[in-house]
Amino acid sequence: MPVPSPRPASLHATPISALATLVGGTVRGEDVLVSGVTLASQDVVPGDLYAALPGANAHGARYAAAALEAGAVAVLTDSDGLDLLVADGVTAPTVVVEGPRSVVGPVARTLYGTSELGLRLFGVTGTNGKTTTAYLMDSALTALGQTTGLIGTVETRIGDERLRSLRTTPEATVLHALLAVMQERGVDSCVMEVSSHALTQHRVDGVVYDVALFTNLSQDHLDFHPTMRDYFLAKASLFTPQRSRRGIVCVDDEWGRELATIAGVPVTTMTSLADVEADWHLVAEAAPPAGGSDDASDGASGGASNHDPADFTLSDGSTTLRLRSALPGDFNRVNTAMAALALLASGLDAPTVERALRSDPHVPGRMEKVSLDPATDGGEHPSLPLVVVDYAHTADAVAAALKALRPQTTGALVVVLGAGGDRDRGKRAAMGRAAALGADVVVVTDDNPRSEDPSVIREAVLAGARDAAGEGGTTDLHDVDGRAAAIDTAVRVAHERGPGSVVAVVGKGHETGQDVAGTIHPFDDREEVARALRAVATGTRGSL
Ligand SMILES: CC(=O)N[C@H]1[C@@H](OP(=O)(O)OP(=O)(O)OC[C@H]2O[C@@H](n3ccc(=O)[nH]c3=O)[C@H](O)[C@@H]2O)O[C@H](CO)[C@@H](O)[C@@H]1O[C@H](C)C(=O)N[C@@H](C)C(=O)N[C@H](CCC(=O)O)C(=O)O
Ligand SMILES: Nc1ncnc2c1ncn2[C@@H]1O[C@H](COP(=O)(O)OP(=O)(O)OP(=O)(O)O)[C@@H](O)[C@H]1O
Ligand SMILES: N[C@H](CCC[C@H](N)C(=O)O)C(=O)O
Repeated sequence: MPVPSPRPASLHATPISALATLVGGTVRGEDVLVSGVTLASQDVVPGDLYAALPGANAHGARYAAAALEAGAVAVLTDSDGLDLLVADGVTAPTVVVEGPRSVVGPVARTLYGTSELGLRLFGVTGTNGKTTTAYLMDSALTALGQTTGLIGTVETRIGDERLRSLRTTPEATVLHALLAVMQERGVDSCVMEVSSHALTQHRVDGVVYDVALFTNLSQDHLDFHPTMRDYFLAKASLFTPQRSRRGIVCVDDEWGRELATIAGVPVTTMTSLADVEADWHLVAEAAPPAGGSDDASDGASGGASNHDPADFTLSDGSTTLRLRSALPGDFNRVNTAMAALALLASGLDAPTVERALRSDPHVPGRMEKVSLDPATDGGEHPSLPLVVVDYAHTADAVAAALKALRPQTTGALVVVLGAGGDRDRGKRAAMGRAAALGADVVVVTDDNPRSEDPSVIREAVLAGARDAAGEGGTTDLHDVDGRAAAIDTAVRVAHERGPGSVVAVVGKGHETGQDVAGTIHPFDDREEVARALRAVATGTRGSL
């Protein structure tokens, strides 16, 4: 898939003096016209303004010469950047402004003409559920005949054109260009994920969402945000008039409840909890009376009855929507309800929303069942374990995913997980703990180790799993070096535990590579699972 850097066909060439006035900066050198903007020297299009920003690794001014070589005609930077340009003998016309990252959005909006968007824009934030909710909405809008745009972790889509996503939320330069292209191609609605990094780093500046959604907040990214409160406040900034017109807030957690009270735009609240106040209540179909789930609040019990855990109602006391979650788990009912409320807020009526959400979305790597390749193996093998690949990479998500799979498990529930290197270290033990409390067998392995020693990461996850023993967590723990070997182990153990066993392979979901020391090795959990299933089916693969 190509990288998402399309530019609109219609350009708004603008003198840098006008941009300097817009952002409160000064011009050094002659006034020139620029027709685009980028902050990555590798992505320069001739005629661009290169925004040379200070960063954690380097100052972008270091790459200005390369950007000019590639066709940039002017530079936007701060006084430190200007010093670096002078030291490097770079004499190109330059706009100098302090805090240049914070002006890139308005500059991009001017150059790409995105101040008046002719499409409906939805922004989804929250620790977990952004991708899933965005796909549910995209699928519903498509079912209504709309041409849609999608921007998120898994991919970027403009109508039928698919582009690779480098990050969950692109930089402002890429975002405004994408929105302009979407307008040109007649996109009716765009749903995008808005990460806390993006909100902190001004990536969505200059964009006002018609509807902003907040799913939940739990520990993640504390390598980037100093505290949970900073993380929360980053998310909360989406619910201010500079960034959105109205919000839909899930108040199942305390952060959502606080957000509902401090939001600077009108918000509609939703809860799946009976004892929490909200505008809308999600009520799952009642579970059968006895012998079902051990958790009374969980409507997702197994067993034969007419009860279907996917069905639920969403009601504000006067209007009731009857909805169905296309994906398993309590949390996916919440994601579906959030999608429904966002569609209602955008002006669709209740019957239309119900109908639209009956579409069958495919959300890559989210509670995705993997079966043997039908071409090779002739379809389902009832004797093999059910294997689900999921993107749970926080303790909350691991707990939620395992809870969702428990009712489908009549044998052993086996989980394969690791934790990412160069990411929040505090979540590793918590993820191990959640795994040990939710599964019968825990296979700890590598996620994306990045620059870290994988065995050190595994040990942190295992330590959390071991600590859970005192609270009833499983002690059937395995430390397996290498993710493919871990998947083999899990599938084989589940097979040995007999029919009804389930394997959850979590953390990498849709990812197709594994980052080891900066090199991305091709790796797809779904392919590895299919291979492991085949091996078990034919009795050919390794042992514990
Ligand atoms: C912490 C973080 O998000 N950092 C991002 C930030 O880095 P930075 O400001 O420190 O930049 P830097 O690497 O020091 O480089 C300085 C400047 O030089 C430029 N440069 C650099 C090299 C070069 O050859 N040419 C060039 O022009 C860079 O574009 C940048 O403007 O700006 C860079 C340029 O866009 C991003 O690549 C970088 O993302 C890093 C790689 C990253 O991993 N980000 C992740 C954590 C992230 O953003 N994740 C969220 C999802 C979170 C979630 O799960 O919710 C996301 O939205 O994807
Ligand atoms: N509403 C939810 N509440 C709790 N956990 C959830 C919720 N939705 C999804 N999850 C879990 O979190 C994982 C990640 O979900 P999803 O990809 O939709 O979230 P995300 O916010 O986009 O994450 P990321 O930004 O890291 O991609 C899922 O695979 C699932 O295990
Ligand atoms: N957007 C998240 C994804 C984490 C996925 C997991 N596979 C990992 O590498 O930690 C991040 O960049 O932190």
